[in-house]
Amino acid sequence: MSHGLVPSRRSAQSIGFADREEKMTQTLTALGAMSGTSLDGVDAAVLVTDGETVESFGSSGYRPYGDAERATLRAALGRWDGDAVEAAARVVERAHAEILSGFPGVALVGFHGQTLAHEPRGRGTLQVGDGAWLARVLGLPVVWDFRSEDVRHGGEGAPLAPFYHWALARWIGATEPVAFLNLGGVGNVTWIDPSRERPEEEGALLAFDTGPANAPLDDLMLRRRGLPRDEDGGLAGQGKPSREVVERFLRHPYFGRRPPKSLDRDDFPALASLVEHLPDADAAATLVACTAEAVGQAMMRCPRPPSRLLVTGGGRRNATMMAMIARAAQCPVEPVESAGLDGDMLEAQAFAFLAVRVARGLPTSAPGTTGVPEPTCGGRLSRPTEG
Ligand SMILES: Nc1ncnc2c1ncn2[C@@H]1O[C@H](COP(=O)(O)OP(=O)(O)OP(=O)(O)O)[C@@H](O)[C@H]1O
Ligand SMILES: CC(=O)N[C@H]1[C@@H]2OC[C@@H](O2)[C@@H](O)[C@@H]1O[C@H](C)C(=O)O
Repeated sequence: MSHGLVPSRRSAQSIGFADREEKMTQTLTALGAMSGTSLDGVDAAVLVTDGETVESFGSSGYRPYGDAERATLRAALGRWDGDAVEAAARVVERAHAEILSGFPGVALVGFHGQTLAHEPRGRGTLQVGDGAWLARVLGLPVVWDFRSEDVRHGGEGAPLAPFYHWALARWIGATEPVAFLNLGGVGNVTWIDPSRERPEEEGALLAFDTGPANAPLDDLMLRRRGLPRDEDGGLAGQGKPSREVVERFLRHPYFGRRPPKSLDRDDFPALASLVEHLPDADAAATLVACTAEAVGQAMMRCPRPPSRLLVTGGGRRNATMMAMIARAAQCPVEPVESAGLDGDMLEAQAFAFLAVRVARGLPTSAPGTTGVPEPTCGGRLSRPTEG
C-alpha cells in the first residue's frame, strides 16, 4: 500500500463548483474509490486529469474488508432497504473514510460506494455509502451516486468505466480499436475506436457486462474449501470443464440480448447448482470456462475484432481464466500491465476520472456504453460544508 505524495506536474487546485455549468478546464488531482462486486475491499487511487485526458497517475491504496464486514455486506446483497442495508452502508462508509483520509493534496473525491442491488429495468440501482457524510468527514468535495441518473434516463447505469477506458486508449497511443476487459466479480468489456474525438461520439465506444467473472468461483471456494478465492486459478487448472454445463450456461437469455446490457452480481443464480454434482477441481474449471466463453460471446458482439484485449481486475491473476479467455477471444489477450497500466487500480482511477467529468458537467455515459438515449452526466456532488 502506498500513500506517498501525489506526483502531479501541476499543483492541486481547490475548485469552486459554483461555475460547474461553465465547464472548468483546469486539471485536478482527484482521488477515486471503488468497492466492487467481489466484496474484497476498497481500492483507492489518485489521478491527475481534466476528465478528458490523463495527465498522470498518483499513489494508491487498498483497504480489505475483514470477515465480519464482508459478512455484513453479503447479508445485504440483493436488498433495497432495511437494517441489513443500513448496516452495510455503515461498513462501506467507515472503510472509505479510513482509506481516503490518507491521501494528501487531493481536490476532489469520486466515491462509487458498494452496489447492493442492480435492476436497471426494475427497481433501479443501489450503491450504498453516503457521499455527503464522507464529504464532511474528509473535508473534501465528493462526487457519488454515479449510476442513478443514467438509469432514470433509461440507461443500464453500468458499466461506467468505459469513458475512462477511452482516455486510456489514447494515453497508450492506440491507433487501432482496442478493448478492455474487467474481470471482477462480474465481467465487463469496452470496445474503443480511438480515432473518434470524444467518448460520447457515436461509434466511439461499445461497452457491456460480459457475464459472471470471479463471483461464482469465489462463492464455490467459500462453500467447498472455506477459502476466499481460487488463488491464481490453481484448483481450476487441475480440473476439466464440463462442456454440458457450459453449453447450458450459454443458453441463458442474457447472451441473446444485444448490448449495451448489464448484470447484477447474482444474476446467474442457477450456475452454482449446475456445478454442484462435479468434484471441486472440475467445478472450478467449469465456472472458469463459463466466464471465458461469455467473454468469447462478447467479442463476437464487437463492431470488429480489437487489435488487443487488455485485461484488468483481479481475474487477470487467475492463470487458468486467462488461458481459457485467450482461446475464446480470438485476439491477443494481455494484462493491462503490458500497456503500462495498473490492473488493480484501474476502476478506482476510473471513478476519479468520472468525478472530474461530473464536476465539469461532462457526460459520463452514452448510448454505446449504457444504452441511455442521450449522453448523460451522472453523479451527485456534495461539498464538505453542506448540511
Ligand atoms: N491471485 C488471484 N487469483 C485468482 N483470483 C484472484 C486473485 N486476486 C484476485 N482475484 C479475484 O479477483 C476479484 C477481485 O477483483 P477486483 O477487485 O477487480 O473485483 P471487484 O472490483 O470487486 O469487482 P467488480 O469489478 O465486478 O466490481 C475477486 O473475485 C478475487 O477472487
Ligand atoms: C451495477 C454495478 O455496480 N456494476 C459493476 C459490476 O462490476 C463489474 C460490472 O458489474 C460493471 O458493470 C460495474 O462496475 C464497473 C466498475 C463499471 O461500472 O464500469
